[in-house]
Amino acid sequence: MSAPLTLPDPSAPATATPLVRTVRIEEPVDLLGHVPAGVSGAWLRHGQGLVAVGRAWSVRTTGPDRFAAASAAFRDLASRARVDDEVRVRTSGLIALGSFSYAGASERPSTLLVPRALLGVHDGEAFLTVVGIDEEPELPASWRDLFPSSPVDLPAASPLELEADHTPDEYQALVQQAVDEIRSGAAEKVVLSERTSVRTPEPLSPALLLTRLARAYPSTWVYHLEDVIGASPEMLAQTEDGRVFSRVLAGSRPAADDGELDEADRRAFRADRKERSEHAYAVDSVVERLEDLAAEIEVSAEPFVLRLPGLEHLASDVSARLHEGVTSLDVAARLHPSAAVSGTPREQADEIIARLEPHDRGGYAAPVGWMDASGDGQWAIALRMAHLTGDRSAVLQAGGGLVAASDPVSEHAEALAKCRPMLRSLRGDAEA
Ligand SMILES: C=C(O[C@H]1C=CC=C(C(=O)O)[C@@H]1O)C(=O)O
Repeated sequence: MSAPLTLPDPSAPATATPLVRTVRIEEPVDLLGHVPAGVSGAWLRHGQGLVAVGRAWSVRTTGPDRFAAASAAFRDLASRARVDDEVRVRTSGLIALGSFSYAGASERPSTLLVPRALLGVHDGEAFLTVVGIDEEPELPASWRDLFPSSPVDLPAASPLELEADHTPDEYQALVQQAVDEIRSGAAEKVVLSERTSVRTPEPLSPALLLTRLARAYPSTWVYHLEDVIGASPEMLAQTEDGRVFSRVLAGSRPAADDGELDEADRRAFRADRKERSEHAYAVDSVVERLEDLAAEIEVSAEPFVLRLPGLEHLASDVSARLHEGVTSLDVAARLHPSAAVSGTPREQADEIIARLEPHDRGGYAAPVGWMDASGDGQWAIALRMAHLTGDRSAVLQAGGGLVAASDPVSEHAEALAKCRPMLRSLRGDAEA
């Protein structure tokens, strides 16, 4: 295995002292109306969260110890921080946004980044955080100077050009191969995914994509940092006041975009043996690994159905009391990759994935989120996402869990359905 590599931002020496100032914004702020064109990161849910501009400090890490190396660098920075925070809510003060890579062998570095400025809304309270490294951060005359209005949404332009890595037949053959390996005992569950390259007629605007995603999928965790952007329904590790929460999703079926659900249908979904086994592997993987870091683990008695536009998932909530000193990133590192995105057993599943998927997963299916100076934070799994690869190009990635009873045709349809949120936001229309 390669040694972990830590690449601090050259502009931030190891002795860098962050000077952080958070001030209250007295007027109500519509956060989604202030995602500026130059947004450097974001974390949004139910109209709240954080929008970032600029970069005060960052660390990039690679290798199997990428989480620990990034965590140590941020802890070191935070130990020198001088914070003047008049708001003192969960997301005020010194905050790092982060995006990790799926595999230790990935060429794509993982990043923790402290923005120059953050516009935040938490429980209806709005605030502005500014950060200087070794110098007092400058407060703008108005928060709007740093966070002008979001770009104006334009009507849908000409259609996107799409190209999947495989034809439908090829992808279904890969699914069949994974299912055959599962049936022969190589693994119990494997999560396979497909990439779709997209070319857009207009230059891509992360700000526009974020506001569209956050408006259309308000219950998901909408994220952006570096090259990743998306709307994840799955929370890997959220910590607060010594407790950890994780929402495990596995088992899916297509659903209507709106309208009432048929209760009988929903009961059948919850009772489906194949979906339940796929779900159970994911829950077990989280509970087993959480045992190293937490006590008093509680799991939803029965999976519930989480409804998203166009798709439903079986979901279980897991919560526990964290052992002293364990951070949100420690939990994310321990749980990643859960069997919702890799499989069971993990090593065998990851070996099959590396063999059947032609490309490095990059940031797909890896932790994305934020952390404060105490280590509390939220790390979602980067699903329903795209890698922004150029001015007019992005690569979408989505997949699904396979067990012995999986059917290649429906698995292919499921992977396509999971691309819809990104496709819709790229198109800027309701059709996908
Ligand atoms: C792997 C993905 O979804 C995971 C999360 C929810 C449901 C899943 C499933 O039913 O297969 C997957 O485990 C993806 O969105 O690319």
